[in-house]
Amino acid sequence: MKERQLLGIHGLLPARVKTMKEQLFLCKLTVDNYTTATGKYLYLNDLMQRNEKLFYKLLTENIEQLLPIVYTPTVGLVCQRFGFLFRRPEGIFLNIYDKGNVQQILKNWPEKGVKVIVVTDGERILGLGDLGAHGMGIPVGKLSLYTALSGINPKACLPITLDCGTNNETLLNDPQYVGLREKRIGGERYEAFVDEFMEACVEEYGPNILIQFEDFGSHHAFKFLEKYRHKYCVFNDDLQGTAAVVLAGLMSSSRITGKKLSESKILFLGAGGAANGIASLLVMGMIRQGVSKEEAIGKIFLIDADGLVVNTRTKGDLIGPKKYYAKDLNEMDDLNAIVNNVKPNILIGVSTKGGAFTPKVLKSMAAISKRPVIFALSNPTNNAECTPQEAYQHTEGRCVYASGSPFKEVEYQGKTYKTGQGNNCYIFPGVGLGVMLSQMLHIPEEVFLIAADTIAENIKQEHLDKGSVYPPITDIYNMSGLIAEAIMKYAFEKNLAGINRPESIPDFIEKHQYSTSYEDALRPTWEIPPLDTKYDMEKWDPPKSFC
Ligand SMILES: O=C([O-])CC(=O)C(=O)O
Ligand SMILES: [Mg+2]
Repeated sequence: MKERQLLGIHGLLPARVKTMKEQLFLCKLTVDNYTTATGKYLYLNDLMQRNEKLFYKLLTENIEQLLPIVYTPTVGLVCQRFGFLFRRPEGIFLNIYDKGNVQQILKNWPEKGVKVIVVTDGERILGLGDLGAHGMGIPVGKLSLYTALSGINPKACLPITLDCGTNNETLLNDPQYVGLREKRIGGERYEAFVDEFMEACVEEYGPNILIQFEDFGSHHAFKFLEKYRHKYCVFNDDLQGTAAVVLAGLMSSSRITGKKLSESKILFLGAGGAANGIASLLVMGMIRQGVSKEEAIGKIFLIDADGLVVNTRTKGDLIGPKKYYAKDLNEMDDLNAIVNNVKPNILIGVSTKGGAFTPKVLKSMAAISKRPVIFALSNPTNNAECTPQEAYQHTEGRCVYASGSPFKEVEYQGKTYKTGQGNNCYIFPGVGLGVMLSQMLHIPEEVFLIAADTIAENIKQEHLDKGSVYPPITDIYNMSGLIAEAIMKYAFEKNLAGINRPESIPDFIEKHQYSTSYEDALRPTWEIPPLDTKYDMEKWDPPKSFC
């Protein structure tokens, strides 16, 4: 009542003041009443705008049920229909004609204490391809998970879409398309625009601003990561986040198969960003187990649209990082023939080709090893290379399975399996929290090994017994705290932190996490120094240590 009077809204609401618990009950009832996933998404999106705390409380209390609505796979559907569904600003659209004015436009965002940005250019949205400006659903969804899965204050999160056109003809001809109606502008003009964007973010929010690249085309994903990783606080979720979650899943698979990663042969269907990102972290993981870099690379095989990546290709190219994994083998393009030739014990799908792991391929995997590992990681659900049901059925229930999108429980020969979701949502919220709170200026690759180790260490036998190589979704919030703690420790040890070491790292993390309680409405988030000076990156002297 006091709040209503202070805000001058007394009388605009009926007399009864409801508790959050009562409100949550109604919200849950309402969301359950919608019969379509998109309907549920729109209701939740509306709730987020209307009552942020209630939205996040509902989401965190029902994370297993609602994650597939605010995130993969429904978010993919929303992006595909974004032109119909767009209602109100939820992030910033910067189009290539804004070049020269990017910082000015960032100032239009009403929140000033931005700490984390997720940016896409919409060129490779999930496994759905180029959705141009309609990719905005992805940064919005990812950032809502930063809050729901690691407790970063939503006011600190800014979703951004760089609209440089689209090569998607269907969208270009769609009257409902809301982006720039022209072909993608690439080359130097595009890169200069992204450069300006990065500089503007630092100018506006300071050198610690954490920038997560999401769903760029794989060529640009690699290029920008290499270009910016030593200059800005940046990571690429599809390369590094996905890699970490796969490494974690493979480390726990070893507990089932009895085969170390460094003793494995790994075949990837797909040779784009995700495949190469995963492969390079797996190499680091294998080196830790005592093999040389060359040996580790020798255990990884890639297949692209033109077949197995081999040194003497007549069909297909060897451009980009996939060339490191090219083998001295004959050209082959049939997956089953490749499986029988290479004889991998781990098969990873990052191809966007739904159903590509056919019964024949799965049976071949089962003939090669006692416990074949099958990860069907392409998103959303329809793009999964095989379902858990198919995987168990065609491997006589012997496989270790994970998917990128969520699947319901499956039954095989009287046993119920709840397979794990090898999705980067296990990684990026905790990495973001740890990096942000320790005020690192750059994100070394070790951070992703730390995140993978933290997940792997927390997988219990009971999860493995149920068929999952990941902890349950309901544990992610706690996992994120543990990942953040491990990253902060690393940052202090390596003198990468921009703050003094707090007495207790877990208490420090907890103190800075978002609270969904109404009573905590006035709880400060964290101190944000006034940015009245311009940062000159050339002259910036990174703090060695304040410890
Ligand atoms: O968004 C997801 O579910 C995982 C991801 O980064 C992608 O598929 O691009
Ligand atoms: Mg992604």
